[in-house]
Amino acid sequence: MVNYKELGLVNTREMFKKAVAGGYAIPAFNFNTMEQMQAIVMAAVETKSPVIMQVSRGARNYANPTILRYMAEGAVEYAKELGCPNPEIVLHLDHGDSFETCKSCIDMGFSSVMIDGSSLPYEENIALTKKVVEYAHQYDVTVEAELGVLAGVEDEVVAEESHYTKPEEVIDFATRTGCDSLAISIGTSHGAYKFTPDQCTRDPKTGKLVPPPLAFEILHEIEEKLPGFPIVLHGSSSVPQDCVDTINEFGGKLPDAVGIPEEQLREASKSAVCKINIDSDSRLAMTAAIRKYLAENPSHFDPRQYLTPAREAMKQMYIHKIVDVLGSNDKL
Ligand SMILES: O=C(CO)COP(=O)(O)O
Ligand SMILES: O=C[C@H](O)COP(=O)(O)O
Ligand SMILES: [Zn+2]
Ligand SMILES: [Zn+2]
Repeated sequence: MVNYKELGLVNTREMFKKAVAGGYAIPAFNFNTMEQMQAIVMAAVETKSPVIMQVSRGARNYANPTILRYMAEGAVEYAKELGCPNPEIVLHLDHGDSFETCKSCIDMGFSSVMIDGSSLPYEENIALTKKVVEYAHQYDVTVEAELGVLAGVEDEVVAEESHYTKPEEVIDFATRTGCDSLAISIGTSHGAYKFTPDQCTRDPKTGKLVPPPLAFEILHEIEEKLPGFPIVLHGSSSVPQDCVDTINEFGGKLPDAVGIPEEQLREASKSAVCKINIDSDSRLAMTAAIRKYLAENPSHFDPRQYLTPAREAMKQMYIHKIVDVLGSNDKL
């Protein structure tokens, strides 16, 4: 049993309070590899931003839970080495599926966990979330819950089956579970294909897909019901067209990939939305840089050669999100 405070990590409580009051959002970047972790820390230090480093169950399977935990501990030390004496780094479990997964993360030093009971019946979601909250709060670990179902290919949910969060449920849910933040469904979804072409319109000039807007009216209703309560947006990658184009130019095949326009994330950041989850954009930046590098340098085979520009591309992407979209820079 290790408490996150011994590792120099922080929970989300104060961070979210300041973000809601200040009209900005904290970036929550997923990491699976050392290069992603380094790029996240470099970007956060350079921009003086608090940051949430999050680990999915898939990441734990890929990289090993213990290794990821030590990487997060290393991230705190690395931030100090880069010149940030008091970094604010959260180690968060993304989409925890059971009490046991959440407990295992809390016991190994995570400062925040998500329990995703969104696919369960309402009362079961409440019971599971409450159980995780009761355990987590003993160790001052914060808990994110989810209400409403995200659509999208990655979630294997078709648009008709997805449902937006019902504003009339949020007070009851937040009160009875005691959760610290709430992920809601207002039209975002996971992955690089957030909308099918028939859900979009086409820009007559560029021929590019223009996705439908997020349901801001639902977000605003939720804000009215729970004033100041921290709201989380999953599935918030923008799927940068330049990355998609580079991938396609150098042998990839991502036709009609489409994300959430940054303008809408900028607007959301100013509201009670105080955590914005971005994973796919990091994958796209990394893959685009690697494909380009290898196509242009066919004789190179040292991973450090192609992972260096890949890490740099992710770092620039993270900096762009922090400074130009979420507004969490200069907060340390
Ligand atoms: O929500 C996410 C992680 O929980 C990531 O969403 P994206 O697939 O849009 O990056
Ligand atoms: O929720 C989705 C995140 O992007 C994590 O994805 P993953 O489960 O493939 O690691
Ligand atoms: Zn979910
Ligand atoms: Zn998610």
